[in-house]
Amino acid sequence: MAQSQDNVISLRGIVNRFGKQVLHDGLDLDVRRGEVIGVVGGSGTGKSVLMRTIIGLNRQAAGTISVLGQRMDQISDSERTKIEARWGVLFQNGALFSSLTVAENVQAPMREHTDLSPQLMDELAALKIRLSGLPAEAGAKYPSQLSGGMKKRAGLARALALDPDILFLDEPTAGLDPIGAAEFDQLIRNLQQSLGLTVVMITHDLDSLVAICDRIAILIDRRIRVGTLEEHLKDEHPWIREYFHGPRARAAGIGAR
Ligand SMILES: Nc1ncnc2c1ncn2[C@@H]1O[C@H](COP(=O)(O)OP(=O)(O)OP(=O)(O)O)[C@@H](O)[C@H]1O
Repeated sequence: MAQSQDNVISLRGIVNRFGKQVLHDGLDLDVRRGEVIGVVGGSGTGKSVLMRTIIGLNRQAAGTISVLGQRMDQISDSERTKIEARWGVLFQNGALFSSLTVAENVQAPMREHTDLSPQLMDELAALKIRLSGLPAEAGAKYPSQLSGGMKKRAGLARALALDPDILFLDEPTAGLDPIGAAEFDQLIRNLQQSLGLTVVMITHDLDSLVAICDRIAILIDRRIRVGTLEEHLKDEHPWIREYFHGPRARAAGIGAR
């Protein structure tokens, strides 16, 4: 398969297995520059493992990964560090450092990847905190003092710390009430458009898929099927039919499209 310049991520022939359990068996995926791509699939199909594989926290058994035009297995450690600075990750539980304030959490990637002055880091952290929809005073708080929704926003602020090109989100709206989830979706969409981000978002949330995803990648039968919602609606695979035509889909207004 050809790899276009406009693909910020290209996976070819990815195999992931744990013991006898084969999660991905020759999976291909291209993520286009500037799109929001939703990753869905049944429980245990390896959505999180796939994200961890792309960002190098899990080593695939076979296959290749290219990010921003670089083959991740063919670059030096210092080139890898540079690429890592161009993506931000919001993990499912926020993964904030509990002993650091929100501002210090946001500054953690800056300390790791830059030599900015403390004053500049303070100003940048305040900016990212505001961008993520948190009040300025949240910067001085510790994660334990924040609500679930605020923790997600703090995690988002940290993911944006280095002005990334790519944002990885693992179930960003899980645990939020419907209004909080819709607000978070809108925030992601606004940031994606204003900052020109490419977003890879694992989600179970059909509302999010409809609201903000340009394309949807479905993990199924150990591979991936990518398309628009309209294209998936025509897919006859039983899991996909059930997913997009079931009661939850109707509640999200999908049947009406
Ligand atoms: N490091 C590991 N060692 C062994 N097994 C693992 C490891 N990481 C993940 N798994 C297994 O791989 C499977 C897929 O895990 P993963 O968390 O990616 O699923 P998921 O699609 O994100 O599921 P969910 O929607 O339930 O969050 C699970 O059965 C999990 O137990």
